[in-house]
Amino acid sequence: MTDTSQQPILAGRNLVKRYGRVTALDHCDFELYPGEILAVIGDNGAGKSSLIKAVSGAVIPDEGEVFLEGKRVRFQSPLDARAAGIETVYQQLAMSPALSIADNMFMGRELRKPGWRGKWLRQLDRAAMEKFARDKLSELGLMTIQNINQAVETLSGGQRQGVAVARAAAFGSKVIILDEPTAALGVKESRRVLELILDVRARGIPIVLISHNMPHVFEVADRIHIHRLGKRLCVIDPKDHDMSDAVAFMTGAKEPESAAA
Ligand SMILES: Nc1ncnc2c1ncn2[C@@H]1O[C@H](COP(=O)(O)OP(=O)(O)OP(=O)(O)O)[C@@H](O)[C@H]1O
Repeated sequence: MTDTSQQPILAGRNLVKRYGRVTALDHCDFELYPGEILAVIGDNGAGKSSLIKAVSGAVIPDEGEVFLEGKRVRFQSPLDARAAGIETVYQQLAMSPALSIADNMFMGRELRKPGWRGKWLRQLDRAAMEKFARDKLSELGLMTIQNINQAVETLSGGQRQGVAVARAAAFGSKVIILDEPTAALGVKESRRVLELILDVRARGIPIVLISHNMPHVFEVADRIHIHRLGKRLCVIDPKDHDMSDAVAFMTGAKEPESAAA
């Protein structure tokens, strides 16, 4: 499915990130290709989060380069990365529980009323925001959420992830990064989120999926980036390897054949 002859949409080269004496990223490379779901797996502390943070502006790497659509980027903050089209959905979602679904979708980019009311009085165009939120959620098949004005704190974990992913998909993102999206969810909710991930890919948006859940990874990923000791050990095709191989590579119990590296 993934065409690796294309230019990567997001890439990291030789990334290094040190925290004191800990080297979280040790000359790490990374590539995400158009239209794919790339899973990033690795043992605890292997440096997966550090990698994702380095390519999404949440940390500034000590060394190395990040490229978006082939152009070197130097994100100083997650806002820079977001403005460039990289949306990251963390497990601890950046949402305001007391606000409605619609408000949460627009956080920081609210629509103002047209004309002087919006420009000078800063009045929000609630009707337009609600319509947009409703349209986006239904496009992604998330209309099990009945009321767009419902507070996010009344939603289930899966629905919250859904709103966060819909938000990311709604604002013309080029890349969506999901950090452990199913970790806190039950079986049914996880299923919905996995379907949503596939829907987002079907809409042409590539996804980076960090997960410890091997069945989920093997179910949806086109390629699997295996991270060990701060760097990419290899990338495998889930069709060529099974879960026990992946775990063995991850933990060092087995070495990948060099062809896959
Ligand atoms: N802010 C920080 N300050 C100090 N050390 C850090 C910091 N963030 C990460 N580290 C260290 O860097 C290493 C890599 O951590 P990172 O969170 O990137 O790994 P991970 O693969 O995402 O782990 P997990 O699967 O447990 O979330 C670890 O040794 C961690 O303790």
